[in-house]
Amino acid sequence: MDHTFQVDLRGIVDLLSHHLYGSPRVYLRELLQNAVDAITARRANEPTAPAVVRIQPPTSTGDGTLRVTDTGVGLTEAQVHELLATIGRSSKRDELGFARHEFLGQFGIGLLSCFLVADEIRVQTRHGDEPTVLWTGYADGRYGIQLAPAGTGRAEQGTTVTLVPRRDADQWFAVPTVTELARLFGSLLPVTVYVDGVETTAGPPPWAATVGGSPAARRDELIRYARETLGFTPFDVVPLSVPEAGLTGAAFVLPAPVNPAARAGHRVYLKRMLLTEGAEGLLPDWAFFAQCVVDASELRPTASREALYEDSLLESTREALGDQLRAWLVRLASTEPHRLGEFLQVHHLGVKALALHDDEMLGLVEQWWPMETNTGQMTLAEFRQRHGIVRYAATIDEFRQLAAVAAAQDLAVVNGGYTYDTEIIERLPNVDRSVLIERLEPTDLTTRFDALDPGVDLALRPFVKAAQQALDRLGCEVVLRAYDPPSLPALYLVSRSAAFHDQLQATRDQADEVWAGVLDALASSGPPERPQLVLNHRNPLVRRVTTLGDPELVGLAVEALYGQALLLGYHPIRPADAALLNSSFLGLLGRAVPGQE
Ligand SMILES: Nc1ncnc2c1ncn2[C@@H]1O[C@H](COP(=O)(O)OP(=O)(O)OP(=O)(O)O)[C@@H](O)[C@H]1O
Repeated sequence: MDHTFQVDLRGIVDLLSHHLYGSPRVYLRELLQNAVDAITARRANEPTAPAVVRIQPPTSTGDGTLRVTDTGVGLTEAQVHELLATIGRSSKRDELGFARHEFLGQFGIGLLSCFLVADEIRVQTRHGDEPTVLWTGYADGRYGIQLAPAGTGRAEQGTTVTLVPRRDADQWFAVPTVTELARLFGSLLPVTVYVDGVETTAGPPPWAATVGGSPAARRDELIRYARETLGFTPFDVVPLSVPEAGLTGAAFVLPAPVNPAARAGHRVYLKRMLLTEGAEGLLPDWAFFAQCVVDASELRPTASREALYEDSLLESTREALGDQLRAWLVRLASTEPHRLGEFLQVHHLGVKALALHDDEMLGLVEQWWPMETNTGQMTLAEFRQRHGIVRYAATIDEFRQLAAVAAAQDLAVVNGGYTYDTEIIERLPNVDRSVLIERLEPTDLTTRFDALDPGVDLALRPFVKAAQQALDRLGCEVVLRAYDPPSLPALYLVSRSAAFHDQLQATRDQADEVWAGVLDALASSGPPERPQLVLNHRNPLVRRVTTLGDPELVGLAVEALYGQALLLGYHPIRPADAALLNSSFLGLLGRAVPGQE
């Protein structure tokens, strides 16, 4: 024989309060939602019927209860039996179980949320000229239905829901709380809501087409709205519209940089009822510089009504909104470039991240983002125009080593060391084949250094040999060349493979046996090029050093030039380097200070 499931209402309420809803405050939202749906149902047949919801907190009912009265369609006795006595039954779904488009509710559980704050719910309702029906439900699952005794029926069509507060839930019924919740959830609803006689609804949303005025006036209105509701004055406002999602609204461009990973959520209304102040997934990740306020009729809520349901419509909406923000950026570039510059100053990281995948954004960065170069700040577009090829250093350290020397050689170099900059430069030729780029490494400079005159070179061989001896134990090769600027005595140049080898060595010194073996194998894959100390024969001091007769002084001077070149190029100082800097400094000082012990 068949049996019917039994439902333990206390268990269900516990489930709702602890696992579905984030806070008991949703009770007021559910009551408002039912009232609005009932009014919508009535006005479908009676377009001029009143659309009013009155909320009376305990202070005005005088009997400790809260009452919500609507001018909606009401329920017949049969409907009360069918709808209020069955959990999960809703009048807002069609025969196939799909949510009916015109209503906010759909699940048939909303009324139960009142048990989060009440022990008892009373519904007094009248449909058309039918008798008034009274339904009383208790948190333990009992309920009763009766017709209102003669003479006590409702004067008007509609419904009054009365909550008898639970003892520990008083705070949810205080006038300020109820007013705040009514404003929060319902300020944009298309009905008039009063709490304790005070209207809490504020008409249509400020971005709605029905709000008149010039575009500039509407923009001012939206900026005022952002200040009041979101707490900031936006950099700009972008109107949003996605007809397939029934979505309208505005994106407010944040006036200050934000951490892309910790972005604020969006304020989302569904059919003008607040869904959440912190929706995620409404915009693509890259658009973290904007915070939206939108109202949509077709996007779906999750059952808790506190988040958007992730489906294909949300996905296509996200794309469409992304396109609208992208179009705003492109428009700003062509009509208000200085504003775009200001925007980039604030949000360049996000835009650059986007430029790694998006051609239009790449163009934007190329045209408008000033980069550091050794000939001053300029955009990549300007750099190309002036210098043709985009030469760049891939790290900040490489740029520091290169900048001065390259400038003296008339070589313009971009610092590609900041976040995303090298990737952005390297993506340029993929989008425009006419762009030439070249990564410059410090060792590339040696090809631009002049060899010495053969006679001079020969004469200075003994000096180079002595210098080499002084630096042998540091694994560095000494070279003598002539280059600009003459003010620079020496350059320490490390090739990429040598830098890698140095890192490997440092790691190996700290690694345990197993890893040390692996690192050894890697290191032995090829002999590294040795770093070079390139002394500049055009530098007067270096010239004088080359003519010194005292081998000890030559050693000290070369060591000091080595140390200075390390510091100048921001190279890491190993313990052996530090010891050498120390001893050469003291040695030179000892020579410089006259007198006997
Ligand atoms: N104020 C009201 N006026 C008329 N009918 C109401 C009212 N409140 C509730 N009802 C009826 O009771 C049913 C159940 O309401 P409930 O709030 O539990 O679910 P729902 O609104 O259908 O869906 P959801 O769970 O999404 O809120 C509704 O479908 C509606 O038919």
